[in-house]
Amino acid sequence: MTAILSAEALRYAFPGDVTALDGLSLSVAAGESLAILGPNGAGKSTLLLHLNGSLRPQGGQVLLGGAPVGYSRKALTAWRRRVALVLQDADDQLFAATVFEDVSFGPLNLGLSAAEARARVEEALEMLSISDLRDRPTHMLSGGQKRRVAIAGAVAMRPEVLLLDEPTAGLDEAGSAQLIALLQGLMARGMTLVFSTHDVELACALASRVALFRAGQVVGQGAASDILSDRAALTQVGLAPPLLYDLALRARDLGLLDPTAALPRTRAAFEALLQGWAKR
Ligand SMILES: Nc1ncnc2c1ncn2[C@@H]1O[C@H](COP(=O)(O)OP(=O)(O)OP(=O)(O)O)[C@@H](O)[C@H]1O
Repeated sequence: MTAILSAEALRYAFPGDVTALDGLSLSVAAGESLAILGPNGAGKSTLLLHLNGSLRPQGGQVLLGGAPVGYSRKALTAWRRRVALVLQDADDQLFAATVFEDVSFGPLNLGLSAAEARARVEEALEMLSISDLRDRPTHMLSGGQKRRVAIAGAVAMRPEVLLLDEPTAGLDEAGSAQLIALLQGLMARGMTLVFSTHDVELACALASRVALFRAGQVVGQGAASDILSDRAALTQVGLAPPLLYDLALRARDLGLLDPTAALPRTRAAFEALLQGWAKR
């Protein structure tokens, strides 16, 4: 595995001696979609803030493309061009008057020509399906629209890695489904994603790999299909398998499903299983 971004033995405590990262190590491979999965307070947001240099570790180090990162202004600017972070609350991220201006901010700051910046903005708006919102005031958008504008602003930088903190938090079912489809589209274009969540269904829909977090440490990691169907591993972080896996595991326990058969990850795959059982 070629690590594009990695954390080695990171330690970080907030004032008051609140340990957020407790010797945490993790690598991100190019082209993968990594879910940082764990309960509230496990250290997920703190890790993401370290992965784009917004926080500096008190112990350990972050490596980008295999080399330790620097924290000078110049080094941080170069780093954030390659690794973009989308915050959980879009209101913390959006500040320009209109959607177009907001998404333009990053590309213009890169020193690109107006024409090149515009092309990148158009592309990002298109990728997030918000071209029609381009002239709208950012403060008059819905939560889901704001989230997409914030992601477009990050995508317009053409980063190598996109970090997303709880990308579907606060969205309704339709808004979540739409955002998941858009993020799947970014993955299909080869974007490397790292996202934090406590939602096993989101991890199931979007992750190729999952790292389980608890108390500032990684307590398990592996292919999404392995981790998300591992009841014991999920239980140690207070979670249970996603619904489809849970039902399929139950079917396996009842002898309905061959123990070596792959578990269904989508509704369509589960439906195919049901059709097979109906024919028996
Ligand atoms: N600004 C802060 N000041 C003090 N303590 C903080 C601060 N931010 C986070 N913490 C603490 O650090 C620990 C890790 O928090 P973090 O936000 O990284 O967890 P998380 O896994 O992202 O949680 P959530 O799912 O609730 O967003 C928690 O104990 C939290 O209370």
